Amino acid sequence: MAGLTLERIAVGALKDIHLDVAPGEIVCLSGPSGSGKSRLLRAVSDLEPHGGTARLGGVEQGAVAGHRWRRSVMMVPAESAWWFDSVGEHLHKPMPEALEALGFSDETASWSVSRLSSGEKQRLALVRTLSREPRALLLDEPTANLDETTTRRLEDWLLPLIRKRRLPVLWVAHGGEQIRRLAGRHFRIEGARLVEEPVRT
Ligand SMILES: Nc1ncnc2c1ncn2[C@@H]1O[C@H](COP(=O)(O)OP(=O)(O)OP(=O)(O)O)[C@@H](O)[C@H]1O
Repeated sequence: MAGLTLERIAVGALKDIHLDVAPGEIVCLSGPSGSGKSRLLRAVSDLEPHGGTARLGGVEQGAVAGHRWRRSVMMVPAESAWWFDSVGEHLHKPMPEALEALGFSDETASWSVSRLSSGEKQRLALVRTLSREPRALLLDEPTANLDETTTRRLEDWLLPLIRKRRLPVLWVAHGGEQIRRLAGRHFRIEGARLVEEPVRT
């Protein structure tokens, strides 16, 4: 699997952002509300105009069509959009193990999207993304709507999968405890730049 590289990314207040995320590495991003965490992920997934570029392995963002880039470098936004009636229609392939690991069952695929709670949507958006076999992941507070037990359950499912598939991951997170559990490295947004914070003190 390839690493993800950010080169001179500029979006909103953020300027000249350089970052290398190795295959299988989770880099956590934090910062105050409105500091630009989501916009940075959107720039890396090429969903928003920006300066600089990103690379996945040797391939530069601008060298492939936007939709193809986003099929490889997949963002899971804090609030996911759903376009079909049922959950299963959004899955690229059946994901029975993932559904079970996250507390769902095969039956969940037949659920109507309209009945989903915000926490269910958040977990199922991740399953949907993983069903498309991305090569890098950009996660915008994927556990924001989850209680502690469900958060741990999601981490226990997702972390081994990230290691096994050797996915480079940018993960926006707030809690210090969670960052300690997950992160290979942690950067806090401060004004226009990223400041590296110690992960374990
Ligand atoms: N398309 C846009 N054009 C101009 N400004 C924008 C645009 N999208 C977002 N912003 C602004 O950019 C700033 C950063 O937004 P962003 O959503 O990245 O914040 P965030 O760090 O993810 O915040 P939160 O933790 O509250 O989700 C905010 O002030 C927001 O209003």
